Amino acid sequence: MDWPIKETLLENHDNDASGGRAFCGINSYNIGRPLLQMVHFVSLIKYSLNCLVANSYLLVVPLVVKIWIYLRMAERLGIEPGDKNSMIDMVIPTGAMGNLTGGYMAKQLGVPIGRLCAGVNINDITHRVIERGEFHRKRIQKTLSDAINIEVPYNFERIAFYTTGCNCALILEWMTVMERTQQLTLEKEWHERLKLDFCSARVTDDEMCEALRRVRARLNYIADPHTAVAMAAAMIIGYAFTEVSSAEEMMPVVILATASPCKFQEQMTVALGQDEWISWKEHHFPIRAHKTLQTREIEPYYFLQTEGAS
Ligand SMILES: N[C@@H](CCOP(=O)(O)O)C(=O)O
Repeated sequence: MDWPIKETLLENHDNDASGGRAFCGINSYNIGRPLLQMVHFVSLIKYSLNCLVANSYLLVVPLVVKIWIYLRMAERLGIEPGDKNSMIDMVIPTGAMGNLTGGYMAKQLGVPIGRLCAGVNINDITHRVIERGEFHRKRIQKTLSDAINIEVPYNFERIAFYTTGCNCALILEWMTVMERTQQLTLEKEWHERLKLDFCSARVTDDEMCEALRRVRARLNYIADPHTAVAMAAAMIIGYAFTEVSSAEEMMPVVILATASPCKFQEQMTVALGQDEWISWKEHHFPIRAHKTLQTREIEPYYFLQTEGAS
């Protein structure tokens, strides 16, 4: 029953110029395997019991990932796990708010996460609701970080649920207003409550490309466009690359990488140039994704709309 875990752990990274860094090895009993097993079985149980609101179980993964990230950071920074005086902030590439919600759930469970910061592109409804309390639908615009082009993030409902102390009646009222008018403006009280836990920044394509180049030059790390949105957002919010002389001066922040450059040939080429893309593809392209590239594409199916059918 745990074949997906074995599949995940068996990935061969020998050709990967990252130096063979995988999530964890098949035989290693580090946190990776039990963690994946836990997520997998919890998902299976929830799925088979069919006792959850549609697709809520998908949030189990983002939730557990945030707990894992916190524990890894605490370990690296020498923080006592659970120490409320050493909060860790997170900047998250944000589209449908799934990862943001996972982070919020972890925080609700008591994980000492400080600010949850959403990095969004110019499709910025998440930024507008966090900064101004305006959850107003706007027409989508094309960007280079296109899988986070979201008009209305469906997970906002879940964030609002926790922000209001699980006030089902109020959330139903809000979502009804949203459905009817495509606009929901939060009252001052609720907006202020939201701002206690969240912050955000809106990032243009130019800023995203600039962040990608900067991180490449500074850290020798090649991010995907979504992660680069979060990196640019982090800089806008005020997290900077600076040398610190003591732990007290540190402002620990995690920037989540949620995608892979392998999905973004065109965008990576725009940001870094053709040579850089070719070099990345040669040395870092994930092996399994490579196999997908070589697989024959399935012919499209065509559907005809019958007149009068809805
Ligand atoms: N899944 C995205 C990341 C952001 O999505 P969200 O639903 O967690 O806001 C990606 O492909 O990078």
